[in-house]
Amino acid sequence: MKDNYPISVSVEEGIDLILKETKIISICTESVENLDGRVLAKDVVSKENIPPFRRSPLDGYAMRSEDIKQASKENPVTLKIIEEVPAGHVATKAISKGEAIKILTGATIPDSADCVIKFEDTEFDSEKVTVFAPLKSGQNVVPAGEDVKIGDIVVKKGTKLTPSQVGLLAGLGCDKVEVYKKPSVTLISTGDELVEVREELKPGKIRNSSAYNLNSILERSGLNSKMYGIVKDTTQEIGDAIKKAFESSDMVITTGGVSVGDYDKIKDAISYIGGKIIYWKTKMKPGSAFLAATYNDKLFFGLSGNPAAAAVALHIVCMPAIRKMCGIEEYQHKVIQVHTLSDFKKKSPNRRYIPGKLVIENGKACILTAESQGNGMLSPLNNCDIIANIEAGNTGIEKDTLLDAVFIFR
Ligand SMILES: Nc1nc2c(c(=O)[nH]1)N[C@H]1C(S)=C(S)[C@@H](COP(=O)(O)OP(=O)(O)OC[C@H]3O[C@@H](n4cnc5c(N)ncnc54)[C@H](O)[C@@H]3O)O[C@H]1N2
Ligand code: MOO
Repeated sequence: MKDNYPISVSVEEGIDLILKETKIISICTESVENLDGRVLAKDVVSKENIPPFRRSPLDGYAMRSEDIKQASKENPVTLKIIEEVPAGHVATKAISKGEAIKILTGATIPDSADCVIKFEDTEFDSEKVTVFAPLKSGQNVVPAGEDVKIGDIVVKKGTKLTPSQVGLLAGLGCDKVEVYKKPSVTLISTGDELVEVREELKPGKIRNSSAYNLNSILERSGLNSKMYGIVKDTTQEIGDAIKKAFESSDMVITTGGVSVGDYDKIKDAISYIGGKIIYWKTKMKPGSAFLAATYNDKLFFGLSGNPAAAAVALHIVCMPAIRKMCGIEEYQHKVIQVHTLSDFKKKSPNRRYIPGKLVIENGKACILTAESQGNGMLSPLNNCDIIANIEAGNTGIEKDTLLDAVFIFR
């Protein structure tokens, strides 16, 4: 029977096909202490000014600029200190002609003053202050709402919150905030050759490293990720494991068994449990061995057994959908251009992805890559923050070639 799903699609087509099937997770409320990295589900509009009042940025004296407009070294002006206002307090008296108020950093500037002079620029004792130069009206006055004004959209819906945004929300008194729930994901490792971390390594066996790498990527990407463990290469065992994992997860990801070998059972397992295949295989290297499907409207990804291929496919093909699922508005890749720092002589019949580190060399954004790259190797991914790509059909590139790259872990 002819397969009725697309096979071997371009990266862009693959991303689009998956995005069409991607649904955003529901909303919950989170306390301000736990907001870092969470995705805002509603615009936050400020009901308050930050700062709430006109405040002094210095320790000094608040006064009327008009009283000191003739002040100079030769003709200093002396003002009477009528009160002292520390931070957290407000003046009880109004400044009249020839008067000043001693003010401390962060204190409210009284309405009767329109400028503040720092104490180093004056001569003073407890009763009077002498000024040697004029100040402009508004000088050293921090206006109310300098940071945030009433009615400002402080953070937009769909933003993955940064530390400073968490600080701003706290400054506005938002103790509970509506965010999207973290999607949950279960990782299933398939392969008769696999053994777990603490098991003995017998001949022909290999330790399950890939699940730990992918689990860390998913946790960093804002999901609640868990590892199911190793499942043997049979359609039924894999299918049952996927079905069970979906009972407690919004998304399931498997590794291995997704190429063309006799033991590549993932496609069969998806059909066995009644899932719907979105497509099989992406035109890319590494990571071509790939299956996208849905089960009860939830996303399923079958990643390559090769650890680097699995990680690259997860970052490049799955991450836009994962970001959308998390509620992130800007879920598409952010692309930058980087120069290569070495020749790359391999041919690229399909689009080739190369992980690397963004570095600046002679003022140019460059990609620093590991010398040897292999689909089964995890070490070239160490310290990577970008993945560059070489277009299909390329027969090799020279040092200083400009390539498109996408940020990972953003
Ligand atoms: N005749 C063909 N053979 C292969 C093709 C092809 O087109 N024709 N594609 C190759 C490519 S490319 C890849 S990638 C692999 C992908 O195959 P699978 O996704 O089915 O992966 P496996 O065969 O199960 O495993 C590949 C490799 O990775 C090791 N592995 C698997 N799981 C883990 C894990 N959790 N931790 C660490 N290492 C793991 C596994 O032992 C294998 O060495 O197929 C090619 N073959
Ligand atoms: O399909 Mo493999 O995943 O290209 O390296």
